[in-house]
Amino acid sequence: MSSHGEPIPMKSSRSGPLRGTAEVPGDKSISHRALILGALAVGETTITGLLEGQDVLDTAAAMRAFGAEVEKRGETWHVHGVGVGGFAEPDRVIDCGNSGTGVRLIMGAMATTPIAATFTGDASLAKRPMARVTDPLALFGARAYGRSGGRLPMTIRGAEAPVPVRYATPVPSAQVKSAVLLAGLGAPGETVVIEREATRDHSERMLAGFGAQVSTEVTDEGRVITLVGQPELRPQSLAVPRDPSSAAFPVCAALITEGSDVLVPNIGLNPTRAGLFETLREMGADLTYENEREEGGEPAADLRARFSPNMRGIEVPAERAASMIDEYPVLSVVAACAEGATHMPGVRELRVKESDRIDAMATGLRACGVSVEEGPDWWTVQGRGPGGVPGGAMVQSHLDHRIAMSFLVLGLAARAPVQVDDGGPIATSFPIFEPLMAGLGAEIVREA
Ligand SMILES: O=C(O)C1=C[C@@H](OP(=O)(O)O)[C@@H](O)[C@H](O)C1
Ligand SMILES: C=C(OP(=O)(O)O)C(=O)O
Repeated sequence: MSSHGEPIPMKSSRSGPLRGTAEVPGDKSISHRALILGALAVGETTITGLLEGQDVLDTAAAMRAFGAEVEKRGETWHVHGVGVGGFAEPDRVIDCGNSGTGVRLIMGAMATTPIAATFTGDASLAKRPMARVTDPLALFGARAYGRSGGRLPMTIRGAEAPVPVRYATPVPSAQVKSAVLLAGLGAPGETVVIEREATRDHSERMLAGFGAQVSTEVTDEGRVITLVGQPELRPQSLAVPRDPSSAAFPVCAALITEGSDVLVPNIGLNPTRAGLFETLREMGADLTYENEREEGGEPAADLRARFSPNMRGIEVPAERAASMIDEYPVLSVVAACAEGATHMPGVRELRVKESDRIDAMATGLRACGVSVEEGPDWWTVQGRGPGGVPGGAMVQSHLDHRIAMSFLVLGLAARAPVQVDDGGPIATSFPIFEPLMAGLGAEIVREA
């Protein structure tokens, strides 16, 4: 089942050259944060380029349920915020659909206000671990009542008298870091989060933009992020950059499809997000950065990807994992089309995403004739060389947009078509995936 409806079976077939320009939508991580911080500011924040994927629309609905006004007029989203501590108690269950980012950040944002809220999500989200967020939120004085194993549905009762927290994240997770920082907004004094490995830093950057005092120090313990609580957040005018995690799909499709030459303009290259592109270049991809510049304080460039018949497998450094965590599924597709083995260590977190992404990709790749070995926190894909993947299988997407899109990309270069049981979840992060890929000449169709 797709997250919001009947399953949508899809199929992709070997394509002629992909050519043209791929204008991918706004960044999902930044879009969630823009809505949540807009709702916590005093006055009206405007947002352009917001991703209108279901994950983000669910966060917009949640912000309304907490009392913010959120509406789209023309091409601009307007968020009338209620201020830190101003959230109202929702009179209905908050349904975050398929979105780990949505539910975890919103739990953090309400955890230091004395209100209760009940959260739920789809069958995928209901399997994902929430204790990683509710454990640190308990230190602020919030209480969580959920299903066994810390799963949704779950009610959070926000702290009556929040205290600030010092917390070292036990897993590399920007969602956990962000939940603690958002909760810290409502506590008096300094809240400190320590992360051993750098994860995406959009929350820190955006909090500073909204006028919070937030600083990051790199120490022997890792990155120490300090936030001063109870600020008055100033509304902002935000332009959301395009999503490098969505750009990954047309880029990788072009690299493996004979004769391709695709331009993906204006992609954010924040170093905490750009690990995939570095990895592809190390594999020998013909991937260039054109027109490099700064956009809204972030490095950005136009990406140009051409068919790359000489790619070779590599060992992807474990310390790079956080900067490309959502891109391993599509990297494994490129690895299948390269020569030699690609080894991907240090990726235990892939097992707790929308699906167990190592298992989902390994199973589907094997069905398509590719050898994959795996352990608890690593996997290795044996490349079949350009044009060498047999394909010809029906694979399951497990309610996971990135699994669905990755296998549809594989089908463009495989010898026989690849079918995906349900492409519905693609709408959570990349609602224009099908027309965008069709515009490049890709053979991706819905099946009756
Ligand atoms: O903070 C964010 O916006 C995200 C953090 C990552 O999750 P984790 O925090 O679980 O690593 C990533 O996988 C997700 O797509 C978006
Ligand atoms: C892991 C992802 O999202 P989330 O955790 O927000 O569901 C993703 O988009 O790949």
